[in-house]
Amino acid sequence: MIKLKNVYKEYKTKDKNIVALKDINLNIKNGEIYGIIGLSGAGKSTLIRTINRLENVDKGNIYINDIDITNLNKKELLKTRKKIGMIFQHFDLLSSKNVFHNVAFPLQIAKVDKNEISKRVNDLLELVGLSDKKYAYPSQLSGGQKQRVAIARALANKPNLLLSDEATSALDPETTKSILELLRKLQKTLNLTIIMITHEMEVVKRTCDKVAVMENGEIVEKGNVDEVFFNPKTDITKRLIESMHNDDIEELDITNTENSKLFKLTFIGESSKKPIISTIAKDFNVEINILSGNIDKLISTSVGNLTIQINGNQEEINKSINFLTKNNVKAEVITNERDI
Ligand SMILES: Nc1ncnc2c1ncn2[C@@H]1O[C@H](COP(=O)(O)OP(=O)(O)OP(=O)(O)O)[C@@H](O)[C@H]1O
Repeated sequence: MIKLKNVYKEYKTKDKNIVALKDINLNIKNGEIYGIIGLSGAGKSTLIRTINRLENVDKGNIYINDIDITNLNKKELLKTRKKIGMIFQHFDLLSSKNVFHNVAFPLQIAKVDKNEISKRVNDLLELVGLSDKKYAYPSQLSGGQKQRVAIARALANKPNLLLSDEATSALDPETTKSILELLRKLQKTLNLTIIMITHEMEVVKRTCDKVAVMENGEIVEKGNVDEVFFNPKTDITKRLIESMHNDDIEELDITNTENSKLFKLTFIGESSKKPIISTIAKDFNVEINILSGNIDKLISTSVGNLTIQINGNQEEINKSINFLTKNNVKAEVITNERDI
């Protein structure tokens, strides 16, 4: 279990002090894949770097399996760090060493026996699907292959925690997908805990069990990914979710009038499979236009969004909305500046 308690961190520069982390509280269970999302400058990198003490905190405590790492001496810190792997956006491989030696490097530093190094590197390369690139150099690899080498290297010392700092941000969507699938596979086979920071909700959606949303150095929202997708509470979370979809309702040039209202419907799990829209059209005196829709397939369930226009008198529209709510569909009126 990883526990951050009232963590505070300030960068002191010549002309000003920047508060990067304000009163951060976070509990991450063993075996979870925990996403930390936010826009640029929110404090994500600083936060993840405090967990292996690449950054020190000014106030607060960070516990890894009940040990407060903010108080460790150098020797104890090195021992703890060995059990934490880290991967980065730009892979950070050694260009003068081939794949085998990049992965072997942390084991050589840890003075592991030569035969053991050879066995472990070969096993790791097989695990990340790169056995055939053992003698290739980083310059001969694609971005996705480089990240696979970096992942193998991060796992060389058999860590139980993997920190991922925007590991897929430099990759195309297909390669991103395959790296995220690999991380989930590794989490299962090695029983890893993974903390991943990202600015893309797509990464959270595809990989994470839990998520914390950061803004201006604070965690403004956190919870199970399905709950956060179904019921985002803050504007920043809504914006991050909406940025995955391409449905800009403003562009549709439709306004709310007395007998016509725009709604955003959100469905979760089983309710997304029921023929709810056709039931409303049949049972109430309303007409429905479907304007846009999408379904996000999360790790635990699916969350769907539908933008619809309901035409009818106010009473019939209200009845339709009551029916939706009773069927666990969240319905929100979309207001438009030009509404009458
Ligand atoms: N070494 C540093 N010295 C001074 N200020 C820093 C330093 N590192 C980060 N900051 C500042 O701290 C704040 C948080 O930065 P951080 O890199 O943690 O955010 P982030 O969410 O990871 O953003 P990005 O995705 O752009 O890296 C920002 O205002 C940043 O300018």
